[in-house]
Amino acid sequence: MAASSLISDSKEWRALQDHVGAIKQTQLRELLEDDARTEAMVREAGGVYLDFSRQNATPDTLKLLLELAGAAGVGPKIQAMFGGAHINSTEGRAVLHTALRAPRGAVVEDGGANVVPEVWAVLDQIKAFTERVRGGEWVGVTGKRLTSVVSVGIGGSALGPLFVHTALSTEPEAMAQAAGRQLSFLANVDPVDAVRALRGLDPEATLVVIVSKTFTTAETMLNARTVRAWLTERLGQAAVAKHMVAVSTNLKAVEAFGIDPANAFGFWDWVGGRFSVSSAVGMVPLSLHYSFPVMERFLQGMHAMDDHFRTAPLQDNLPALLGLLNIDFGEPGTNGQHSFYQLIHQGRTIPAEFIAVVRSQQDVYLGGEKVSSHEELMCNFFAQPDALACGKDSGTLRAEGVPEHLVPHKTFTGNRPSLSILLPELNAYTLGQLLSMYEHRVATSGFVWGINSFDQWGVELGKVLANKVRSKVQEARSAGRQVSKADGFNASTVRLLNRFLEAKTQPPAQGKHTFPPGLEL
Ligand SMILES: O=P(O)(O)OC[C@H]1O[C@H](O)[C@H](O)[C@@H](O)[C@@H]1O
Repeated sequence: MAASSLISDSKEWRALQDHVGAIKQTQLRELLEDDARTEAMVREAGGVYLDFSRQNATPDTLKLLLELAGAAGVGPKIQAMFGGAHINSTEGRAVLHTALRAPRGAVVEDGGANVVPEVWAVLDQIKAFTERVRGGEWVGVTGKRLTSVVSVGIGGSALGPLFVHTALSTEPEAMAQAAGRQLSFLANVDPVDAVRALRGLDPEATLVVIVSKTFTTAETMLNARTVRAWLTERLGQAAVAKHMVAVSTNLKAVEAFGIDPANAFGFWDWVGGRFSVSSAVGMVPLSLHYSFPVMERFLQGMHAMDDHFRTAPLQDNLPALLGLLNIDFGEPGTNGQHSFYQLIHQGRTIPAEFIAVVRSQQDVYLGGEKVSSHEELMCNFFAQPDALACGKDSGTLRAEGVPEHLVPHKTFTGNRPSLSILLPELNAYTLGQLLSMYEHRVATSGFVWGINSFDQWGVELGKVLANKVRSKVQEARSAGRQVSKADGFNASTVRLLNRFLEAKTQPPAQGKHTFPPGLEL
């Protein structure tokens, strides 16, 4: 296929479209009776078990999808990504987040230079710094140990680390390493979030990590100034040197903010914000909390999945298969079952994904119960995909002895696709595998559709528009006037802005700030 043409114009795409009619004739309930088909739709790599037999697909579909991947050049695009080609074409950059977890001796080149030694220089710096803080060698200005960490950052500079934090917070070894420590994240610019992140913390024992690839993101910089004021008004200006460190690619801006560049951890423009969890973005706050060795295992898990993505043939390649098969939709535990599952059972077809572990981080087995609490959760992991796939009519349910009040009035037709992923357990290593698998899955979908998964012009436009709103709000308020269409807003925004400005009868006094209850001096 020519590079410039759309994948939807290819004969492989049309072949898939022609195949849709045949798939519409199938019922998952019947497809699941075919053992050979199920066997053909299960894969395993590095202990990660992927079952996509509940997809509206047959081995023929898989063959057609793989032909589509071939036509879209997925294989060569994977190699180009790992090889440091500038596949982020709109920004003229390489896409090398995989180099962030490459082993020390590996060679990954960007523009002819091996980036791995730089990666490890920063990792060594992170290890040394986090060990000093955790060991009580690096203390706050009043001599107290820094046992609380607040990570200030947004988007890719918060979500990945927060996800890892949530997943590891109950894992026995990580938990033991985090004993006596606290980690919180401040992302949103809503002042309520600053209160939530700082409330109850002792500034003398708090270390703040400002995480921003660009060090210009408006929300993060305002939150950084807020937290700096919270620290310095209690501990004096000297607190910045001991209580604030930064993670950024823009070390000049870090210095201009007042943080010593010696206390900054760098990364590179070949790491997209949304792919930055394995850079200092995640490694600094999470190593402070869980220790560097735990987080190193996270990197090793990611690397194992990277290697699989790079080397496995597409028909056995977990992230590539996920990228060819559909979309993410989810919620932890059985929470979804008690909220939006009704929608996926009865509404428009939404492909769902179920991810579970064989061994729970924290199982509970109450005496007299039939199964342990984790097994109870797992019963749902096994049952819901079949309920979605196979459905059941009310007659059969009655015949099976289901109490009348639980028998639905309607027949559930089923035929709702899902896929199931089973991991041996959730620890730093397997979490790394899982995250890397999803990173590469997104890349694969982008490779097929011809979408650059590594730039973000829509988001950038939103940031530009927010800057305009900020300056017009300030201008209108200081001139005591309303905003108007002459300010460059449409009628809806003019009305919304004026309503907001009129309701805020007391603009904040210039040059003065107040901390809300709970954070006041
Ligand atoms: O890390 P920063 O430069 O502060 O950017 C924070 C976030 O900004 C945008 O929303 C991007 O879409 C994200 O990818 C990025 O992570």
